[in-house]
Amino acid sequence: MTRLGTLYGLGVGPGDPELLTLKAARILGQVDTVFAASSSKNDYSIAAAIVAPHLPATAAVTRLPFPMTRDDAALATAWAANAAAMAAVLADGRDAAFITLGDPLLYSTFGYVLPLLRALLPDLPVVVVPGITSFQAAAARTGQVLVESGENLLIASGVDEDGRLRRALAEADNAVILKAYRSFPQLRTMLGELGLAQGTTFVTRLGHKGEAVERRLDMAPEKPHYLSLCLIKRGQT
Ligand SMILES: C[C@@]1(CC(=O)O)C2=NC(=C\c3[nH]c(c(CCC(=O)O)c3CC(=O)O)Cc3[nH]c(c(CC(=O)O)c3CCC(=O)O)/C=C3\N/C(=C\2)[C@@H](CCC(=O)O)[C@]3(C)CC(=O)O)/[C@H]1CCC(=O)O
Ligand SMILES: C[S@@+](CC[C@H](N)C(=O)[O-])C[C@H]1O[C@@H](n2cnc3c(N)ncnc32)[C@H](O)[C@@H]1O
Repeated sequence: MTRLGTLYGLGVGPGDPELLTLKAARILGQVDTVFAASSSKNDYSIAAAIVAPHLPATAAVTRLPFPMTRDDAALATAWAANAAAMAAVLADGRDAAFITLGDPLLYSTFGYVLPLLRALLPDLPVVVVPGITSFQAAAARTGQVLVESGENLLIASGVDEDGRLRRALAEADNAVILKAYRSFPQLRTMLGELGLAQGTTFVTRLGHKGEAVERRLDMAPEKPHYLSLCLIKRGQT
């Protein structure tokens, strides 16, 4: 029986190719195949663009289309097809890297294909290489202390439809809100009502064309780009 290849889940950081780990860069140079998740709504992989300077000239990136929708049936179909495409390579004994924006275990497509692959290939060797998350890089960019001493840090999604985010923010010392693009006007109003507007920094497209940091929440765009987040520190006036 052919030995299974190894699957590497590689975090590539939020944008700046220098924020890739040495380990991820080394593995990119060694694997047989590089898979990149990309939105099936466009023809582009952000993660593939980030790793481009680190890829050997001969390496090709295979894009796996993810629908980027909340339609469960469409998601299940795409995840199954993508897992099958990866399994075919790994079952043939070839090593493969799955590259993903930021960290592969934080709001990541990798988190959806991994259990499917484990079901298809129970003995699959998997190595996950952490990536610098968007909010860590945003804190570094703005020089903001995320959390200290006995404080807690909430990591939340701005895609919130049942009031859970408001309740969590009311309790949190500090917070980061990813996916801040969606319903941003409502998010902005809520942060104002909770007394958190002054302590919020809006960061968009970090490490990409169009990068911007906005310390005044009222100056942030009504319809931000998908790559937007908020850093929130309680007690700022
Ligand atoms: C439904 C929706 C809401 C939501 O975020 O929950 C959603 N993505 C939306 C939009 C969107 N996403 C992306 C763009 C292109 C931006 C551009 O290109 O400029 C756009 C904008 C667009 O398409 O218009 C790119 C992207 N998305 C993820 C990564 C990281 C990665 O690779 O893993 C990358 C970088 C990939 C790369 O490297 O290129 C990851 C995730 N996105 C998911 C869902 C989950 C997987 C769903 C699946 O399996 O299909 C997951 C894992 C998050 C999770 O589940 O936590 C929302 C629908 C619109 C809406 O309703 O508002
Ligand atoms: C699907 S999550 C991916 C998170 C990623 N795995 C990480 O470790 O940061 C996408 C969200 O991450 C944030 N994000 C990712 N890259 C970003 C960037 N370069 N600039 C600003 N926000 C970013 C945004 O909030 C975006 O909506």
